[in-house]
Amino acid sequence: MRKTQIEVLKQGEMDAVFVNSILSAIQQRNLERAWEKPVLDRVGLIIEIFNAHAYTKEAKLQAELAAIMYKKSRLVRVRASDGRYTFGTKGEAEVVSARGRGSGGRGFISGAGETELELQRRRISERRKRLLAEIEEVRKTRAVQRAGRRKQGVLDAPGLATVAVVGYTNAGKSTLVSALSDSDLYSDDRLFATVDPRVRGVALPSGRKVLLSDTVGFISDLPVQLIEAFHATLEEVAEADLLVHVLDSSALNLEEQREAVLDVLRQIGVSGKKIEDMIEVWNKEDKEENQQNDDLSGWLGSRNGNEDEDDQLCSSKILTGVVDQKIKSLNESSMKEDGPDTHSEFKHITHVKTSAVTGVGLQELLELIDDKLVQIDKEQHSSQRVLEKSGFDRKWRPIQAEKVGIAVE
Ligand SMILES: Nc1nc2c(ncn2[C@@H]2O[C@H](COP(=O)(O)OP(=O)(O)OP(=O)(O)O)[C@@H](O)[C@H]2O)c(=O)[nH]1
Ligand SMILES: [Mg+2]
Repeated sequence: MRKTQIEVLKQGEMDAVFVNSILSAIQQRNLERAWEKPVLDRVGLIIEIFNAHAYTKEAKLQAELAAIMYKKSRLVRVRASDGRYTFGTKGEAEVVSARGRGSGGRGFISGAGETELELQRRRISERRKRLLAEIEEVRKTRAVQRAGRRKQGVLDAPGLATVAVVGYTNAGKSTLVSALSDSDLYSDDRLFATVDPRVRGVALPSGRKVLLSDTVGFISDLPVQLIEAFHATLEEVAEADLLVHVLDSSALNLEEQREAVLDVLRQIGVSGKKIEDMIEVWNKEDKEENQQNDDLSGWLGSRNGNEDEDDQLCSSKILTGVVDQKIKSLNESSMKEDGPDTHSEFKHITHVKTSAVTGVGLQELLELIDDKLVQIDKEQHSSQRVLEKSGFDRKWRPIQAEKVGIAVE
């Protein structure tokens, strides 16, 4: 870190210091020493929040995997003030475990055994393996459930399609899914209120039933550890028939949020066609346009990418792992002032303005989902027909030797 700015909110009550950049393990250790408080960088904070909001077994497994992978990357030895190498957050002296004594190192006498660092690394690797195996089980169960839903769809023609509601964290996804499905999903004005995908049945204006799936919120530069750990959950999104992208139209860094979501979708393997077919929902239209966005999500997104020039530091009170404190950026001047509709490049995207709170635009959104699914069905049928036709052709035509690379004498 070169230049740093520190904003300390309610220092007396502060349990941890949050730094909005990705710190190296050494930087983190030095700051913890200087401030005598745990320091969380961007990745650590996000993992902390995921952990706090994980209620189902699946979400807990995924959050733990992300946490241990993060912990592994933080395992360092540093030289303490007395010149000795120390280890651990409080700087405990390095210890030697019984494992490997006599067999490790170079011979019996010089065998250093296993250092605390190695021991921790081994424990993490073992735990990681177990977690991955358990997550794989979850993934399989999800695949079976999805197949079951599809099968049910075939029986209940015209089909039980899945519509995944995606978007930046705090955009209003859960509120929207609740409003559309007359059910109550947990929503809150905090980051990552939802970390488990929840599926709700909704009847469209045509009478067709679909499954709406509320998903985990995305964020700029979603840490790789989280994408990997939450693969099973994110698979729901990649496998959905249609995506509905919810945007908080009052967010000042709206373009950045949109891009961050598109980036994550690409990273998890969503096809370009599915992204093109996506419906955009410009939510929170009841809120005053371009109002100051004091959400932590906005702050995180807006500062993103400036770490080199001006590492932004701020603090947050962490209560039982949940960030309840809103953090304000020192300067939000770089925020865009335009609303979503002023960006001509996105004008071609099917969109609807909604308020999940007042209900404005919800009927229109359901109609759009209906229309899009009809369009997708048609496209699928026609590509199916093309496939069947080409299958028929292949059946009856003799193989042309030159096409399959057979040498002809
Ligand atoms: N004014 C207004 N507030 C909304 C609207 N939709 C959602 N909110 C509020 O925005 C906050 C976040 O809503 P959530 O539904 O939890 O957002 P989310 O996208 O599910 O968030 P994560 O699960 O954290 O990704 C809550 O305080 C909601 O009450 C809206 O249309 N208008
Ligand atoms: Mg949610």
